[in-house]
Amino acid sequence: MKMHRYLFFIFIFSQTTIFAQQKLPKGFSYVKDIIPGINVDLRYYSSHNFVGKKIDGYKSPVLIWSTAATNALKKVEKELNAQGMSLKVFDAYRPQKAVQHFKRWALQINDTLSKREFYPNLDKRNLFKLGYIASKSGHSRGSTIDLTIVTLIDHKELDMGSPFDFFGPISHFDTEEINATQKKNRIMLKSIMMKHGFKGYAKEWWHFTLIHEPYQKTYFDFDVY
Ligand SMILES: C[C@@H](N)C(=O)N[C@H](C)C(=O)O
Ligand SMILES: [Zn+2]
Repeated sequence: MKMHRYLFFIFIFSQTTIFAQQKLPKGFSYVKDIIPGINVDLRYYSSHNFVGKKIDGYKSPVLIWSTAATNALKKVEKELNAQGMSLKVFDAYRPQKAVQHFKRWALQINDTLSKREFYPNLDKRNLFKLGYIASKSGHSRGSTIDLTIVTLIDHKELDMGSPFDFFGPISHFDTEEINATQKKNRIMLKSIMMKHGFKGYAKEWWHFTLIHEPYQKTYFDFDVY
């Protein structure tokens, strides 16, 4: 009898788990299904981001991305693993409603909750103009990603000279404000991404887009869950 009850709960739990994930649009995948070992810290699902609050459209801490880009990233992860390193992703597919949230936030000048950590030297109204946030983002096309490298053993981030989403010249790939090790780490990340078909972004060392992205003109808005 007890066993039956146990099996019943296992069945209910597994069904709930299945129903908690959506059927993704064609050409999209859950990244963890393809790259199980990848590290994820989905910042816009949390309040640890430049807005200081959870962002619209991020309904669960799962990473969704185009299958084409994910397959290319799998090769990056494999190569890094062989060298005792791994990838850590901060954002991948981003619904357009999240971008709308960023836009509304940028106009609320009295809300400076996360200014000190993410944009201490800039006026938030200029973040779009300066290219740190896009109103039509590659992330919403499903093949752009924000990521860094961590050690395989203890998941420690390599020193890139500035943290993810720190908006300012020190995050520009070519800045002279960083030391030789930080420069070497940025070059390692960019080189391995380029080798597998991605291009970087001059103003943010962590931001990459698949060159042959499958959806070049479509800005998706389905939720992340
Ligand atoms: C907001 C930041 N993580 C980012 O992704 N910026 C680029 C420019 C974008 O919004 O596409
Ligand atoms: Zn980005």
